[in-house]
Amino acid sequence: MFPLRLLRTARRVLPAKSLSTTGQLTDLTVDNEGIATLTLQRAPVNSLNVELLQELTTVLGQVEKDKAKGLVLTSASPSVFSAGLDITEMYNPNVERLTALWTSLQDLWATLYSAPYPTAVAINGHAPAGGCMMALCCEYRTMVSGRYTIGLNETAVGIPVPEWLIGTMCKVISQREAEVALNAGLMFTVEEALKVGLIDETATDKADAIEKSKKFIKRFDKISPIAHSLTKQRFRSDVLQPFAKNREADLNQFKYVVLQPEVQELLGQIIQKLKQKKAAK
Ligand SMILES: CC/C=C\C/C=C\C/C=C\CC/C=C/CC(=O)SCCNC(=O)CCNC(=O)[C@H](O)C(C)(C)COP(=O)(O)OP(=O)(O)OC[C@H]1O[C@@H](n2cnc3c(N)ncnc32)[C@H](O)[C@@H]1OP(=O)(O)O
Repeated sequence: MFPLRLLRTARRVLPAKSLSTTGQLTDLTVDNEGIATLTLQRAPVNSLNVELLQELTTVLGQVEKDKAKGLVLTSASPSVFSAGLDITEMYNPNVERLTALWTSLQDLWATLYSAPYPTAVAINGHAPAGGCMMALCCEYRTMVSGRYTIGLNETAVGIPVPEWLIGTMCKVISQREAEVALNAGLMFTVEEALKVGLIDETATDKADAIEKSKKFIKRFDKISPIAHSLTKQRFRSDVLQPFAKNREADLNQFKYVVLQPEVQELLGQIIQKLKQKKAAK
């Protein structure tokens, strides 16, 4: 049984910045209405390595402990929300580190997906794979208009999408749209994402996206935290419960898949392509 995470007392409205912390890879600020903004700041593209994944989970724990009114997730990059898992962590990996990578990703997903406070994301750039995963965990998605893409392209990088991530996607867009996109690793433009419901609204820029995200959080001002958190977790329990039972098998499958020679070859080609792209800029 997935442990229920309830906010048992009212959320506090804290003075501006009273919870603010700046880790190496993230920045957390709290405004004077008690809304926390967590900014990814692992340059250049917020790729998720073990350290960033662990720091994010720790900071989310802090947001919960300090009873912020809600959370807005965003990125410090001008064009990338997050490039997903750090591909270099999966290429020719040290197996202990690969285990830590997947375990940390599982922890982040479970913590963000079951967060007892309202969550929104201001997607201010590209959001492939793990970037899309973080956005899907939030209750509301605003994306800055532009030539950005969002989606779960795991199959395109040789990685099968785990059941818990399929379940997360199917809670947001229709199963049909999800199946077509995930089987082929398709990415959505901002307009396409809006049309299928992968994002809730577009924004003109990051400030607008954050403002819209905060407006969503304020919808809960008059809602009891226990009523909100329990209802949210009931909606999500059919994805959370099986995940909690299958964590070990999920980890073993991930390691098995990533260590396959053909997946290693594909990851090597992707790293090479990214390098060539940069050289051509
Ligand atoms: C049952 C379980 C079994 C199996 C389960 C397996 C998997 C589970 C699946 C899902 C769970 C969630 C996790 C999913 C896996 C992933 O996340 S895989 C990562 C997929 N990501 C991508 O394919 C994105 C690749 N990057 C890009 O497309 C572009 O970089 C991007 C559009 C994001 C930005 O473009 P741009 O602004 O032009 O920047 P550059 O391309 O020039 O890149 C700048 C530098 O950043 C480096 N880089 C880019 N992406 C990554 C990355 N993902 N990891 C590491 N490094 C990256 C790039 O090489 C440049 O580096 P340099 O400056 O040259 O050193």
